[in-house]
Amino acid sequence: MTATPQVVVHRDKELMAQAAAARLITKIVDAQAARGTASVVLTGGRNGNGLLAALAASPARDAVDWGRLDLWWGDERFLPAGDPDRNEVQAREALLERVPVDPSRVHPMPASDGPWGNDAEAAAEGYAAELATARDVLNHGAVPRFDVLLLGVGPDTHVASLFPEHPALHERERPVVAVHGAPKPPPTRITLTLPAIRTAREVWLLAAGEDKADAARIALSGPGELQVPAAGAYGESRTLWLLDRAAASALPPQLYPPATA
Ligand SMILES: O=C1O[C@H](COP(=O)(O)O)[C@@H](O)[C@H](O)[C@H]1O
Repeated sequence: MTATPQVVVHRDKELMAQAAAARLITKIVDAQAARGTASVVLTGGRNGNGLLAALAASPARDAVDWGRLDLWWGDERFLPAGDPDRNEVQAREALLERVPVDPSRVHPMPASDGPWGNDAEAAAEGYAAELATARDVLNHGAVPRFDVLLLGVGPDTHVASLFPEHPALHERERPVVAVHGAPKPPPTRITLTLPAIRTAREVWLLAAGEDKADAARIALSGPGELQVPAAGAYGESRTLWLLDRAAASALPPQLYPPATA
């Protein structure tokens, strides 16, 4: 496991989204070549959706075997099915309606009018059970072996629906929990926990814009994960911060690599 992040800075958020999409295509193609399938965890938010839209617009998207890709979500806003604020709905609009994914391999988190009704705890348990059906038996894991887990970083350093000082950050056993009283609407959410996130081979954190500059600086300065959730998000073999110049503008020089564009 590595907590040492790599930082890549792109000129602006559009180029960041395109470069991240190209990187993700390569990663999926490589995983499918090596293991037959690939497993990716999607994020909501502006940067996550920007990446998916860039992927949809890329001619290289046809290099992916969309029928051999498992898609999961890192968090969801606990709202009725079809609500435009659901991360799932936004991901479908940005990408999933435009590529031939296998619907049985697309695993959205439950909606508040789904099989568990408005009970977010039961919905979180239901999603954990769904993850368990595809779990990594060899590693005795509770979740599948994710190739890439995407996370948008909020201005307050939240990732997925793990907000600073919230009880979900104390979870050490369950891979999925309900969140109540989130400071960003809607207040009720479902999220993967940090231990589940950290089982991914690679974790990619996305941040663009000046309003993310302090979050990136603080998260990369080695703080505690209870105060700064993004600092606790890292992958088994790689942790990658993908930034635009505005989001990287407050980083100390030793963390700011030469611009890649
Ligand atoms: O509400 C959420 O916000 C974060 C970050 O969103 P952004 O628009 O500031 O990039 C996102 O990663 C998360 O999935 C989502 O539920």
